[in-house]
Amino acid sequence: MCHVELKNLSFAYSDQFVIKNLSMNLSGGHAYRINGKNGIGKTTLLKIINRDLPLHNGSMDSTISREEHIYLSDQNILDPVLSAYEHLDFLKSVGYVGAGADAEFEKMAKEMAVDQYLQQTSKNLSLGTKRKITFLLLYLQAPKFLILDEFFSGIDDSGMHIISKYLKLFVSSGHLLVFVAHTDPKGFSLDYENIDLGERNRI
Ligand SMILES: Nc1ncnc2c1ncn2[C@@H]1O[C@H](COP(=O)(O)OP(=O)(O)OP(=O)(O)O)[C@@H](O)[C@H]1O
Repeated sequence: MCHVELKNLSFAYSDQFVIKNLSMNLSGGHAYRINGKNGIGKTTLLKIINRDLPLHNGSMDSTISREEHIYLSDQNILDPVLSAYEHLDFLKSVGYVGAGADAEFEKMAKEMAVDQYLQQTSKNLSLGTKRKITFLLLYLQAPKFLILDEFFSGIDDSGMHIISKYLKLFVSSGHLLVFVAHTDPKGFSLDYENIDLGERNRI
């Protein structure tokens, strides 16, 4: 089972500490929601866990390799001039998804009611449609660790219902999900553990 352990973690931007002496254990087969007020350090923590920012003190032990992580924020990562199918073709060409992923992709797209948009360039798609297609493209890459930072805003209730179905499957397969969401995503039916950063991270 995968596992990430943070021990006495500290991180500062210049000389301003954002995270100090933070310890936590994250285990595969579980979903964790990181909570706390604006500016407390949620995104910073997720970037450290994703190894995009260094630790300034403390340690992080993980059984999950960086290639098995997927980090999604509220920033669009789709190429504006490519369609969903062209993104899928690219992922197949570099071996990030299997050659036979089309059927699963189309099945999931239909469930999320975005199947009619798969041939359109992404710059013409709505925010929620882009988020759903992004989720499909990343889910098909079979990550072991999903880190979602405010990714759910803009997705409608029925889309969230389907996404939570896939996230449940993901977690029940022993994988690890960590997310930040300011508002309770409607239609989200996944069990998760709350981690209050304000309580644990007393700077
Ligand atoms: N690149 C940066 N350089 C300097 N300071 C930064 C940088 N990024 C974030 N900060 C500061 O670090 C603190 C924590 O920011 P962070 O984005 O992690 O908070 P957050 O809890 O995710 O906030 P929010 O809920 O508003 O998204 C804030 O005071 C922020 O201004």
